[in-house]
Amino acid sequence: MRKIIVCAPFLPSVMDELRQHFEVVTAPEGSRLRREEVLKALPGAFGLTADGVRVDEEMLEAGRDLKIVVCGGAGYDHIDVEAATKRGVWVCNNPDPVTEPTAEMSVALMLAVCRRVSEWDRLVRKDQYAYWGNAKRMGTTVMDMQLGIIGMGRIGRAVARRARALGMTIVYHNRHHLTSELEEGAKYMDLAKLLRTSDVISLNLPLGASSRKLLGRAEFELMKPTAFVVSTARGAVMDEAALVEALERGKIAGAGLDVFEHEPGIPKALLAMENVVLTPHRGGNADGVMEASMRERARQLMDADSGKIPANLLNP
Ligand SMILES: O=CC(=O)O
Repeated sequence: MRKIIVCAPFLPSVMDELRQHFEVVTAPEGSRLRREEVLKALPGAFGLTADGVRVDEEMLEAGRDLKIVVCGGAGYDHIDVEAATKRGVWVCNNPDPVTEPTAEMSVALMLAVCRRVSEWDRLVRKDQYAYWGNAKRMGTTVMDMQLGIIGMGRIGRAVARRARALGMTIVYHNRHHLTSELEEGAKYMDLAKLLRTSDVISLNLPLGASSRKLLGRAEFELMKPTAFVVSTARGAVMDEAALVEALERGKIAGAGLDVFEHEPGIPKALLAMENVVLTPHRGGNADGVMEASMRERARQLMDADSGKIPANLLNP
């Protein structure tokens, strides 16, 4: 039996299935292996599930026998895919279970911040309707607004489908133009024009060298003072300090954020802002999604073990 390392244990039923095929190194339920523990277990390992560990040169060097690294979710910015490819290690992500839930969270954050859902909720609990009639605090309907989606991959397109049903006009920016059947009724726009003209800007792109701090001070300057920014991507796609400053100075109207630059840390200033809705990186993680993702990762490992090309291979 080949050895695999499961950094954060899967559900018991999935672990049982894996143990029928592999010698499994993992952590006690409810915990996860620390980096040093993973490094120690890597020699001789065939597979690794990279949950909460950075797979870099040091890991790959320790894992000289690795054939496959799998990660849950869509984003794989914690894995050095180029280094893995050089060493002939397969890297797989798992976008299928998280695509629709993440898009839904983008829309949930958009509606929550535009219609001030969290803010109203806090007021109802505190204040028992005392705010009725305060016209400045009514919130903004998204109907007829322009939504600018940055990153028109699977998740961005799933956001576009939902936004269309809300009566929004949709534009997108992406590394490349899409064919019209993939555009979901959206129109391509260059980034500066999208930022200048959109009422809501949704970040749905992966984090990589070209997208790190894509939105900084200059970009927030371009936005309308009435614009909202929503992100379920990665915190580092925005310069978080510049975002805080833009919110503090009223350069934009509000933000809905599921992701942060230094999770689980959230800038204190954001916690104090009423026009910001915050969720703890739950975009892709609705009930049942984790189980589906664990089963898919187990399938990828077992396929690789039996010599099949696993699904969602990033570096074929
Ligand atoms: O963060 C979640 C994902 O990358 O799917």
